[in-house]
Amino acid sequence: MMGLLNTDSLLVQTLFAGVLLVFIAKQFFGSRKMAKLAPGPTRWPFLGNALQLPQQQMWLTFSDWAKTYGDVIHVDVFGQPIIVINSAKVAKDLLDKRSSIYSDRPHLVMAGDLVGYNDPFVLQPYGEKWRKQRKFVASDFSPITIPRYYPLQETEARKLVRNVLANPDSLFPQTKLRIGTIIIRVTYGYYIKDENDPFLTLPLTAMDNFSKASAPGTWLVDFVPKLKNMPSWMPGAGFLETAKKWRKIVWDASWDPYNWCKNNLDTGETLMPNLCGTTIQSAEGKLSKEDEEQLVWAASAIMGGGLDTNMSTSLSFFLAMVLHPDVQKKAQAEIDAVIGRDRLPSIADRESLPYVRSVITEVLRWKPPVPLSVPHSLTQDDVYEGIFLPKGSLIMPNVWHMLHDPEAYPEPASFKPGRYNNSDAEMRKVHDLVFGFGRRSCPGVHFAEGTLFAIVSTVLATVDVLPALDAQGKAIKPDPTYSSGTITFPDAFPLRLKARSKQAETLLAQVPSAPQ
Ligand code: HEM
Repeated sequence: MMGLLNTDSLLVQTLFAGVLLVFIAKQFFGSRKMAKLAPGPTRWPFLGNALQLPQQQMWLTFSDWAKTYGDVIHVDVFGQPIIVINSAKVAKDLLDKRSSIYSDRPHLVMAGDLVGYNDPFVLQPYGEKWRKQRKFVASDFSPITIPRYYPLQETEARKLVRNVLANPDSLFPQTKLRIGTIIIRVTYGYYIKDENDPFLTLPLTAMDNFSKASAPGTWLVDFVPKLKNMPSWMPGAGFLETAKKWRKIVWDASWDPYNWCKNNLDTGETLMPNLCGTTIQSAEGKLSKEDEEQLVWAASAIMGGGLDTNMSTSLSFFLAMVLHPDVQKKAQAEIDAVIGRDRLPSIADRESLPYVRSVITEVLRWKPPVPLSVPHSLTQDDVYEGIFLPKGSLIMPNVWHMLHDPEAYPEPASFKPGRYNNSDAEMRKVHDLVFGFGRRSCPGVHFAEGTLFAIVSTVLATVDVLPALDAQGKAIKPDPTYSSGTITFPDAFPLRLKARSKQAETLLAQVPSAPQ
């Protein structure tokens, strides 16, 4: 009995030790090393997949690759792992549910360290400064606070329609001017005078430079970071001079309007409320130097986050209306039935116009303005359904692919607002993808939705959007071709606007001319 017991306990101990070892091994190595990298195209030594990445509309190539490699694809560019996610479920499982490790941004040497674009919080690493900036913005653009900006959004939407009605060729510059005016006004309390106003042109130049500074594969220093310390007189150091010039533009574009806002608070010239003015006033002179700096960068992120995205969506809406007169008629009929023709719609009418809301959602699905979203960065090794995701990977959600999945959206290339059956829950699924993920999701979403509704409903209530006519009087059908950047725009297209009635023209003419 004793012997048996001894033998038994030895056996039990050995078994227990074995199980423990396997458990420890699994904890430390198993889940990681036993998991495999996600599938992806064959990688070359050193280059990885650099030569396979297209320069144009990468989301379409990634979407094509999904047929071969599936929902999660591992791509390597000079040793930098990139995880492309082609499924809404996977994107949510990782970026929403595991957001504590998926909320960093990639580190860009040229655009970030040298030019300074990692100060505004769109590119800020996930940490204290990001948190502070996000808090400033979240409180000023919350669903409770934004109705105070409705009159401004509605007025600018009406000015947009009135001016494009007078000159249809001005569609692109007018859209930029009116949306830029809204953003600068709510951020600094400054009302843009015209398209040459430096408070508009400086941030626009800064945004253009950002595209150049962050263009993948353009700057050697992004691959060899030590080059940033080379003396500026050395041959090949021209990028340092460029970075210095661009840095000054970022600085002036961010600090000049802030200082204007602060210096004019007492004179009453600063239009209230606005993000910077309200924050300065509520601090009652106690805003620390550090907080002031974070407020300046938070404010400058608003322009970067809010201008091109809204502009792209508004232009896609005009394009969709030229191409789909049947949809336009149906949306106009809804407005006529609910609002009538004696007044213009306001943002407060949103609830009662579900088909108009569906048109906006369909524009966002049909041509998502940020097709690959903004990349996140993974801060520690992770494993998802047997796939190993290395620390430092760039995470690219292919939102375009998710919104063109024929299982979720039959005939995805067609423009069909009726597919949502006026259901807000269905529409929300689209917005949830278009405006990003987890802790980095767009803090301007509610404000953006207000601006879009103001523009779309004003257009539909007052004008017919029609194709331009050629010399023979034949309608020109525009080609819906798009640019390739992080934020994609329709290429210039001609159109015509025709007032729906004399009454509509009169209502548009009544727009207040004084800044709001
Ligand atoms: C149609 C309009 C808009 C679209 C489609 C859009 C989309 C996005 C997307 C996809 C992101 C990245 C989310 C992620 O990383 O997961 C983002 C971030 C951001 N957006 Fe928007 N946005 C729009 C309008 C706005 C507006 C009006 C503002 C400002 C009021 C704004 C401010 C920002 C900021 C500051 C960030 C950075 C957030 C962070 O890194 O924590 N956006 N937006």
